[in-house]
Amino acid sequence: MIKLIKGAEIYTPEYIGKGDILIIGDKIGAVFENINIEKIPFIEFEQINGEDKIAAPGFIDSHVHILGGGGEGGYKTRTPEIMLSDIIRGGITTVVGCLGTDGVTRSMEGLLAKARGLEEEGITTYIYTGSYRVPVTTITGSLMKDIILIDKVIGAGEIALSDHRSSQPSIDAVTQLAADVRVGGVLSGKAGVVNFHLGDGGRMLRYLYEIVEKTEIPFSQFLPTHMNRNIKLFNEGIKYAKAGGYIDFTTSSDPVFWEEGEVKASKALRICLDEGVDISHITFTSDGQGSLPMFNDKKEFIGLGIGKVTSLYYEIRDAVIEEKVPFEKAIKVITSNIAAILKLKNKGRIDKGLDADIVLLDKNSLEIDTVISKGQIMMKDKEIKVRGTFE
Ligand SMILES: CC(C)C[C@H](NC(=O)C[C@H](N)C(=O)O)C(=O)O
Ligand SMILES: [Zn+2]
Ligand SMILES: [Zn+2]
Repeated sequence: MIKLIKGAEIYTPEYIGKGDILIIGDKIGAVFENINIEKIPFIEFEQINGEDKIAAPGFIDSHVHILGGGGEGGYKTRTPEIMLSDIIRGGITTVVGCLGTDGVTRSMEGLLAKARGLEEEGITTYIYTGSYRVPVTTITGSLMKDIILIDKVIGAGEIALSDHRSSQPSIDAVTQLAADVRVGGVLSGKAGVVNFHLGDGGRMLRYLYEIVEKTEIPFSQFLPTHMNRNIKLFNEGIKYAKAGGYIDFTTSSDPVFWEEGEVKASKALRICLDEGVDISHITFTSDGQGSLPMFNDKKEFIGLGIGKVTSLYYEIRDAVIEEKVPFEKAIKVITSNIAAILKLKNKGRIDKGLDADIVLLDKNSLEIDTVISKGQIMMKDKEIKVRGTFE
């Protein structure tokens, strides 16, 4: 099927002006200021009006508990698995699924099946092998085999550091894990990134600095998330990013967390830019369907929220509208930056030959209007067009 988006303001994510995007099947066929194909005899195509719209690459959320997560307050606090409609409403066309605290009642096999289900429903999915704990839970019994033999596995995560819920791994165990993920990635042409969960503990990024100092493993092997969860960790993250590391901010939150010192993701981006952090080292993820548990200072569970994938773009919009971050810059943290870090070759940009993952935003309100995933219209004029199997 051929589709032609006419007259949109195109952000590849770099702004290239007003133009047209030709979609052929599941790929972008051409991006040009003026594409006319109606004169081709017998051609059949669907025209999409891009006037007063911004065209951006489909959003990438690389940390979503697609199978559900939680459990930190007992069985009843296990969160539900994600539904396709939430992902589409968030403008998200690529998701990386992960397990969290509970790697026992949530299995890697279940995570892979859910990722395959979402792929069948029309979006692109990948997964991290593992959960909070080291040694990691795998599918094949070997971390390297998971990465080398299972196409959807692109790395390990979310591996907990500096958190009372971690397995309290030794530096050697974490180094071994990073080495296995790196070589698994090298042997399969994948990024082989370790997505680390940073908790509120005082050790913060100490292990990552030590691994880079003592071994041949580079900073680019790690993507530490929740780096905005408290001000101490946030400030450490700025230094870490300036030293060459990548930092990921969680967009799901609750005003209670902001009172307790969490840095709202949109503000975190603005402060990083003011501090001279290279924006290509910054990403956002939603922690969608993950639990947002609250513990008192005696580490007793006192309450729990659920992460929302729709927060991913809300925080970008807040960064642009409230924090005055230029759209062209802000949008990179959920498109080209994360695609480069995770080596998702066909993702994160609007370019000839790449997957036809495109979001159209209302130029004035910056609200999501249309979502196209692999050439299929999932939402149009703010209306969901493709429902999940049971929605
Ligand atoms: C960043 C904070 C607010 C949320 C964060 N969420 C997870 O790590 C996922 C969660 N534990 C799960 O397994 O579903 C946390 O718990 O620290
Ligand atoms: Zn986490
Ligand atoms: Zn998480």
